[in-house]
Amino acid sequence: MAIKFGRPIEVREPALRPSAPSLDLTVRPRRNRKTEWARRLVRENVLTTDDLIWPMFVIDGDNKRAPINSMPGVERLSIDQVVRAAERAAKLDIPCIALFPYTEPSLRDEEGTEATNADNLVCRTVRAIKKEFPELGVLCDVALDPFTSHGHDGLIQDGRILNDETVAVLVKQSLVQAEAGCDVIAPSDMMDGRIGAIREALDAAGFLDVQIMAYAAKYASAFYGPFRDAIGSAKALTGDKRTYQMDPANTDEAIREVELDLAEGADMVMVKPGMPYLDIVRRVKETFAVPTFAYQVSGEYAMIAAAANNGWLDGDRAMLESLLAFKRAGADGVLTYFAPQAAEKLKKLT
Ligand SMILES: NCc1[nH]cc(CCC(=O)O)c1CC(=O)O
Ligand SMILES: [Mg+2]
Repeated sequence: MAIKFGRPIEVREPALRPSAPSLDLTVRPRRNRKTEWARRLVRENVLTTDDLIWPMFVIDGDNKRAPINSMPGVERLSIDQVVRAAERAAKLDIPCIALFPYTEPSLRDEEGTEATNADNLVCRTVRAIKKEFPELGVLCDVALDPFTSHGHDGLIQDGRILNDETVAVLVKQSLVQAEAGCDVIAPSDMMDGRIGAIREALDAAGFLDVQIMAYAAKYASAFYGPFRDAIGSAKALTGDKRTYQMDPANTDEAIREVELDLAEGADMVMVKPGMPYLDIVRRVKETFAVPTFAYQVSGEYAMIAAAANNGWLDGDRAMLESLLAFKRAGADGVLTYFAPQAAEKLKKLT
C-alpha cells in the first residue's frame, strides 16, 4: 500500500490498456512530436516580426479613425493617426508599412489626376511619417484606382484600359511618391512594361536607392472586395479587371510575369492574393530565388476576422497559422492587416 501525506492511498488496478500487441515499427514519426521542446527542435519554418508588412488606409482630416465594415478591426486613419500607427509599428519592430489612400469622390476624375499631385494624401502622409520615424520602411502602392472616377487602375478609352498611356502616368505617380520619401515603390496595376519605365525614371531622377516591389503575379480576384470598400472604389468600379489582372486558372503565366518584372528591374516580387495562391508563391520562389512576398488580402483578413468574431475560429491561432503557411510556401514576407496583432502575439511568445 502506498503512503502519501501520511494517508494510505488505494493502489488501483492498472488502467485497461488495449490488448493489441505493439506494432513492429522501426520508424515512429510521432516521437519527434512528443513534447514541445522536441517539436521546437525539428521545426522547419518560423514566423517572425521581420516577415511583416502592415498595410494602412489613409483618410483626409484630423484625429479621425473610421471603421471599415467589411474589415472588422481595421480603420481608415487620418495622417496624425497614421503617424501614431507608424510609431506602434516601430515599437513592435515591424520593418515596413504600406499606404493606401481613400480619395474623396470630389478629387476623383477619369484620368486619376490626383495620383500625380505631389501634395496628395499619400505624399503628405509619407512626409509626416518620415519626419518622425525615418528608420521605418514605407511602401507606396502605384496604381490609379484610388483616384479614378471609374475605379480602374489605368486610363480608359472606349471601355478599354490603355497600357502605355497608363504607364506614363504611373511613372509620374512613382516620382512624386519617391520625392515625398517613399522607400519602396509597389506597382499594383498590372500594366505591361511599367517596372522598366518606373526604374528608368527613378534612376534618371537620382532615386537609385528606391526599391521596387512588383505586384508581379496579381490575379483578378474576388478577395479584394473589402479593400475596394476601404478605399471607396467598390461603388465606383465599372466592370472588372480581367483584362489586366491575371486569370486565377493560370500558373505558367505567373512565371512569365515574374520573369519580365525581374528583367525590368524589380528588386522584390509579390504574389497576390495569398492563401489561395500558395502554389504560385512556391513556384516563384523555387524558380527565381529572389525576395518573394505574398499579400494576404482584405478578403482573406475578413474571412478570418469574421469567423473569429462569431466564435467559429480561434482568431489568434488561425492568424498565426495562416501567416506561417506563407513562410512554409517560401515567402520572405507577408503584407497583412494582421501585422500589429501578429507582432504583439509573437512578442509575447518569445
Ligand atoms: N490596384 C489596387 C490594389 N492594391 C491592392 C489591392 C488589394 C488589396 C486587398 O484586397 O487587401 C488592390 C485592389 C485591386 O486591384 O482591385
Ligand atoms: Mg506584368
